[in-house]
Order: sequence, then C-alpha cells, then structure tokens
Amino acid sequence: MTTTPDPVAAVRAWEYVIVGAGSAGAVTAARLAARDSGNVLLLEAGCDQPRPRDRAHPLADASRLVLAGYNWDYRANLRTSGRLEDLLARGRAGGPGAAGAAGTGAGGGRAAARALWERFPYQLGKVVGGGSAVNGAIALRGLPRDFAAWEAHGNPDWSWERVLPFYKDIENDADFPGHLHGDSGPLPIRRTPREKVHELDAAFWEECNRQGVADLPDLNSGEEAGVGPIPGNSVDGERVDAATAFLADSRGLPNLRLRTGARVTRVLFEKNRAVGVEAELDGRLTTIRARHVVLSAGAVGTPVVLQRSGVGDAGLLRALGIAPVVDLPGVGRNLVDHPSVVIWSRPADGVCTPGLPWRQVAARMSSGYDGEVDVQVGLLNNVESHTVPGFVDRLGWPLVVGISVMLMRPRSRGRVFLDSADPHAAPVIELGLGTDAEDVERLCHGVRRAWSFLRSPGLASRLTRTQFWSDRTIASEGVVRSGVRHIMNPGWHAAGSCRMGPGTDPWAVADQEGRVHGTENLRIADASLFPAIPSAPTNLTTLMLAEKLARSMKE
Ligand SMILES: Cc1cc2nc3c(=O)[nH]c(=O)nc-3n(C[C@H](O)[C@H](O)[C@H](O)COP(=O)(O)OP(=O)(O)OC[C@H]3O[C@@H](n4cnc5c(N)ncnc54)[C@H](O)[C@@H]3O)c2cc1C
Repeated sequence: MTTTPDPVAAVRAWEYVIVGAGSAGAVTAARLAARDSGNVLLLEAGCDQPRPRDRAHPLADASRLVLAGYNWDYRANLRTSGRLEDLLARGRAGGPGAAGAAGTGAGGGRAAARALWERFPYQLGKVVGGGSAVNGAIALRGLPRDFAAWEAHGNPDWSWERVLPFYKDIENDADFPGHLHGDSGPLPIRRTPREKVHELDAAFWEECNRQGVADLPDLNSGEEAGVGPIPGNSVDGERVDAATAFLADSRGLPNLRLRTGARVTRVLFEKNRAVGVEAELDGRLTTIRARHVVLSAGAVGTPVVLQRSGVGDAGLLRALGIAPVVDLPGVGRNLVDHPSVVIWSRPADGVCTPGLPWRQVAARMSSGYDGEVDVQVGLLNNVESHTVPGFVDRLGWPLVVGISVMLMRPRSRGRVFLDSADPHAAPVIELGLGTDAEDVERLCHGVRRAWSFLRSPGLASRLTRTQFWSDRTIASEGVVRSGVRHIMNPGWHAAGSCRMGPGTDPWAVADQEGRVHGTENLRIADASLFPAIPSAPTNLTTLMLAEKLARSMKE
C-alpha cells in the first residue's frame, strides 16, 4: 500500500517550524509570517478552534475556565518525590537498568489510593490558542520589580523599561489609553466599572477600603497595594485568546501554515544544529525539515521535547537511554506556579448565577507576614461546584463562592521530567508547592487576612456556610498551617522550567533571546523561559515575551 506524504513533510525545508500554537506560539508565528521571512510552519498537538466561533462555545465563554475537552490530561504532584533523584543516581551509575526501577523514592512508588495532592488535575490547554484559550482571561501585567529579578538573573534586556514597550504593543486598553498603555494592539483589555460589579465583589471592595486598602483603578500600573477592577482580555463576556487576537488575521498569509493534530516528539539534530523535528501527524511519525526550530510548547511541553531530543541533564538522559546532545541540567528545573488557598462558601439563595463573571475585583496587599505586598486576594464568584477540582461535594452546594489568596512571588520550585524514553509517556510534573517554609507562612497570614474579609457584614450576610474554616480553626496556628499545606493548589501558571540566563548560570537553558545554550538554530519562546514568575497570572507576560522575542528573531 502506498501512502501520500503529509504536505507539511513534503516541503524541502521550512524557514521556521514553531512547536505549539499556544499563547506564545500564536504570537511568534503571526509576527514571523507577517515579515516576509520565508515559510513558517506552526505545529499544534491539539485541535483548531471552531470558526466562526459561537458565543456560547466553551472556548468563547469567559465566565468559566475550560478544564475538559481542549486540555492535556496531566496530573501533577503538588510536592516533590524522590523519583528524579533515583533516575539521576541511575544515570550516574551507568545508564538504564543500572539501579532499581524508577519511582522507588520517597512518595514515588505508592501507586494505590493517591491523595489529590499527588495527582492534581493539571489541564493545560491543548488547542490552538493553548492556555489563553482555556484560561480565566485575566490580563494582569507583571510588576516592575519582577523584571528587576529577571535582570538580576543575567538578562539585562528584560528590565521594566525594556519590556514596557512590548506590553504596550500588544494591548488595546480601552480604559487607560495614554503613555503607560497601548491603545492599538491586537489584545483588547477591559475592566468592569465599579457601579457594575456583582454585589459580592462590591462588598469585598468596600471591605478592602474599610481595612485601609486604597482604590487602584488601574492594577496594570505601579506596584503598590490597592484594590480595583481586574483587567481582562474579554469583551462582553467573550474570551479573546491569542489565536483570535494574533493569529486570525495571519491565517490567510501564503507563507504561514498551521497544522493541528501534530504532536512533536523531538527536535532533530545534526551534531548540535537543529535541522527539523519529528512529529506524529494524526498518529503517523513524520520528519519535518527546518532551518530554524522554535519551541513554544509551554512550561511542561518544551522541557519534555528537549529531554526527548537529548537536551537536558546528561545523567537523566543516560538513565532513560537517550543519547545526550547537550548536557543542560536546567531543562525542566525551576518549575514554578502560583500557590493559592481558596476558602469556599455557599452563597445565600439568589445571590449567585451561573454564567455571570467569575472574577471582577482583585486586591494586592501585604499578607501581614512582613511589610511586603505579597498576596493577591479576590473572589471566585458564581462558580458551579462541579467545576472545582477536588471540591468535596458531600455538602451538596451547587454554587460556591471562593475567596482566593494567591502568593505573588513563591520561592518554592518544582520540576518536570521524563521517566521513560517512550514517546507516549506522560511527563512527571512535580510542582513543589510549599517546599519553602516562607511560602507557607505567607499564605497562612494571607488566609487570616482573607478570613477577616469573609467575616465582614457585607460578605457574611450573603453567604450561608463556609467549608472547613471557622473562627475556631482560624484561631489555631497549627490548624491554619496544616490547612494551608493540604489545601494549597496551583493556578495552572506553569513557568520557568527552561529559564533564560547567561551560559555562566549552570541552571540557564537559553540566552536572553531564547537561543538554547550549546545548540544552533534552536530557540524557545514561551513561559518556560521566565527566570522568575511574575507577581500576577502569566498570560499577558507570555504574550509580551513572545512579541519581544519575535522582534529579535526578525532583526
Ligand atoms: C486553566 C488555566 C487557567 C489560567 N488562567 C489564567 C488567567 O486567567 N490569566 C493569566 O494571565 N494566565 C492564566 N493561565 C496561564 C496562561 O494561560 C499561561 O501562562 C499561558 O497560556 C502560557 O503560554 P505558553 O505559550 O507558554 O504555553 P501554552 O499556551 O500552554 O501553549 C503551549 C502549546 O503547545 C502545545 N504543545 C505542547 N506540547 C506539544 C508538542 N509536543 N507538539 C505540539 N504541540 C505541543 C500545547 O497543546 C499548547 O497549545 C491559565 C492557564 C490555565 C491552563
């Protein structure tokens, strides 16, 4: 039987192959293709979005997250196990089979009855638009101090002054046109006016003011404490994801090809020069040649593709039987996400309605651990309880309201790695939340602060019951600490697993233009590059990063 080769494999060599059509991949592909810079192939493991897109379609509905249907079915260990160390020991001892089976370390081998924290649903986006197509459409920038940290990691091109023009280039901020904001970029940014916020959000806002948290009408400027409307990339309740904002207008370009159902298994090298990728196209293994390969597979996908290609910790690669191309121990390390604690309550009848906005107001403030502005607090409103992972629904509450405390700059770090060379093996994701004791202490203080908001008359009168927490549990330091450790969850803001920095940094994977150390013609452009997680959800910063990197690729 003869089979016709897939058209994308029949091209002799693409100028650029971009792996992953998520937030960063959509921007990178659109920007590269808009310049007449040769042919660009964008490969996405997931499916395309329906076009035209119905307003009621889950990918369009910004009132809720999309956690099924357009997602990777990953499970994350919220802590760490000894599994990676087992593999590294095996690699040092001489390769596959040299030591016991992987997964025998602390916490690694207990297959049965694993607690939620060991297999937390970590449903990153698997669709054109990636995370931006399934997320909460919160469009908060990082703070100037975050980029001081990026600079301190040896990336002088990423100071606040140097990133601000790129935030502005991507934004169309209708509320604050002016020198600090863009008003003609592809991404619409809107806030709910105070008089239109939901009664629960209004009560939260008032209580913030009463407790001395000042109004901050524009949370995308400055870095001081304050409360205000959340900037969002949705218009009239419709999510405007990266595919809609950046890719839609480029789809017709003759030099851009989007191929969905294309899961890249590895980068192909001649010595250390990337010459293409191997991908499963609708399940069929295919070789695609390219002069430049850009990995935009996200903070889980990118390190895993690198490891499978022989770029990573040589000890790990040897343990898996993968021939090392470049020994880069930082690949998959420094994984970080924002830990949050959510206190769930049942609203009084008639207060909440499914389909109404779920995030409208946020406050950044000090938890009280020290003077630092270290937590973001806000309500998760109008939430249907079946959409909350791990919600103990014995209580039978169909609708819930959460007050969420998110740690803005966690110190804890996790890792993502392969424990098998099988191209279909799922990555091991260990988020390491709370491995740094200070993170736990800050969250404990933040939870007490959130409790004081919840007990205010404006909120308490609209809520009937609260899950787990009470005045008594909050008064006990031990209970709060143990509660925080057990309830803390990630924000699906995976970042940092291939951090950028100079070659002198042993944990850096790419330079500040995204070029993978020790290789040629191979770049990264996605949230895995973040040297430190921004103090806010990560999408807007990922889009800004891709905009800036695409500019440098074009020069
Ligand atoms: C449920 C959820 C809620 C969130 N809420 C918010 C929010 O409200 N605000 C905010 O700012 N941020 C939010 N985030 C985070 C934000 O969306 C991400 O930080 C951002 O999308 C990361 O962009 P990226 O380009 O690095 O990766 P992604 O957008 O994840 O893109 C990676 C793409 O690569 C594809 N891919 C992966 N591996 C392969 C492979 N081997 N071959 C081919 N394709 C591959 C994936 O399918 C995906 O489409 C949320 C994320 C999730 C998942």
